[in-house]
Amino acid sequence: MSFEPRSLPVDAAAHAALAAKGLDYRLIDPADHPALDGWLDADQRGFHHSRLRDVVREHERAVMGDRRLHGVFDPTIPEPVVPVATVSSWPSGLSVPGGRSVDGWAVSSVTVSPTHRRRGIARAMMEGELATAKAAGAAVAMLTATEATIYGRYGYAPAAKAATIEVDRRRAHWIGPAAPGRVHYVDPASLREAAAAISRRAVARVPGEIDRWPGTLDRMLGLVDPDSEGSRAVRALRYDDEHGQAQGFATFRVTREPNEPGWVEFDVLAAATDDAERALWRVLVEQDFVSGLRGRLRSTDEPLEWFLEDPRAVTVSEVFDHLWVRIVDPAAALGARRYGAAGELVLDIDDPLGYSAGKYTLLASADGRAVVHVPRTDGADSAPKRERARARAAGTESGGSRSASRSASRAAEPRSLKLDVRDLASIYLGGVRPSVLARAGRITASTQGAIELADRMFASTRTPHLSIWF
Ligand SMILES: CC(=O)SCCNC(=O)CCNC(=O)[C@H](O)C(C)(C)COP(=O)(O)OP(=O)(O)OC[C@H]1O[C@@H](n2cnc3c(N)ncnc32)[C@H](O)[C@@H]1OP(=O)(O)O
Repeated sequence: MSFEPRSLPVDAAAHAALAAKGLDYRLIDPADHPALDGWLDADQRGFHHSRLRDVVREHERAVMGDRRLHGVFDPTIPEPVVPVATVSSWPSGLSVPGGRSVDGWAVSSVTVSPTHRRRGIARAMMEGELATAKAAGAAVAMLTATEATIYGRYGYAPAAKAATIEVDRRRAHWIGPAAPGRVHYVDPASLREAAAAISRRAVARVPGEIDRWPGTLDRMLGLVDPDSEGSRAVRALRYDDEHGQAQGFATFRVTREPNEPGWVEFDVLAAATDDAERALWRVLVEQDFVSGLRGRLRSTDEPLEWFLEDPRAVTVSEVFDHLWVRIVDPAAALGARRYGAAGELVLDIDDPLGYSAGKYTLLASADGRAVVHVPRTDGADSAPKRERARARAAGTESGGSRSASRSASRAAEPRSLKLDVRDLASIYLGGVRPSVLARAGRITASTQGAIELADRMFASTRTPHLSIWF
């Protein structure tokens, strides 16, 4: 999605809601450094971070210059240049099953000063962001959350989990196959270009990952504040395949007390191939003079334990909801991913905020492609002729199999589900089976067999996962 983040006006409803409270909701011009610095200071304070050092402020100015920044200003406070609330957003791809990407709207930096909390400021900003996401042409909005109780009311729901993985070095005896290429230590700065190219390919392989921006790669490589203690500790590994092509990288640091073995704390393992993933894991876990390795924001479905003789060397903990998704355009969102099985499914979506409400017919062919019938707003039945729909389900448009055609045409009525927009977000990437949400009493089948079909259709080959905060 090509989009200039400040080309859309401030959302009028959010502006009016905040103006009624005596507050001014406006966009920050990143070229206006005093305004941008006030916004950055409010954002830091809102997340209980320290004041920015100059070198980090420079970095933040550059990163935020590419985003849409809103501040809420209270003219009655002693330092009115510092907003009492902040939010940032930008268009970004979100990886979906089938190695594809959907147009997303990333939302971050949501803070409200404790002096102005619980007056509806966050609600105005969040509703404004949804309207802007829709106006920008995004199919989904997405965020990572400090607390799991904030965003459900706006239609967001957990869509991809992350976990902490620890490996006990003494038990980590490698039995996995060797990779054909080699892993090298490299200067983190030398990875700047390769990291962007590798990350693009690594992100595309995993549903739930979002596009990386240059600033986040610089952070991973310790280049933002290179003289700081944390940055100087960063070590970088690169995997080159048997043809000498860079296919993966990892960064880590070893923390240790004097005369004690250390702990490998690793931040990033980005692999464009399975070989790269395996080779990097091996070097990370096979270090000497360390007690173990800890990786945060890892997948709940890592292959690691299958590489080791003793799978109990690996402990998975702190599993948590990490990526939150909000579907703002069901037809575009559902049409962007690939499906695990052919079928025709009617999704009767409830959405209190209106964006996604209605009955959508999802027609997936045997090759995983789908077309989505959008409900008409005039109430007339604009459903495609059943024959055409069946042809689509059979993959005629995309080369699907005849058996899919026969099974689709056997169905007398399409199978149908009732679900809330949040449940749609949770099943969207394949992170939870619809049958689990049915058992939880959240999704109901209007037609027999609908849940089972939804389980098969929404399945993802790869477990969704997001490995960064944003
Ligand atoms: C994507 C991100 O950036 S995640 C980061 C979120 N920000 C933080 O954690 C920083 C610290 N917290 C804050 O700055 C604020 O407390 C915020 C942003 C979470 C909430 O701001 P407020 O302006 O106080 O929220 P607001 O008054 O608009 O409340 C809206 C609704 O959310 C609820 N709510 C607000 N904060 C919370 C919370 N922390 N936990 C649960 N519910 C909350 C309110 O009760 C209200 O509910 P209702 O409208 O359904 O009755």
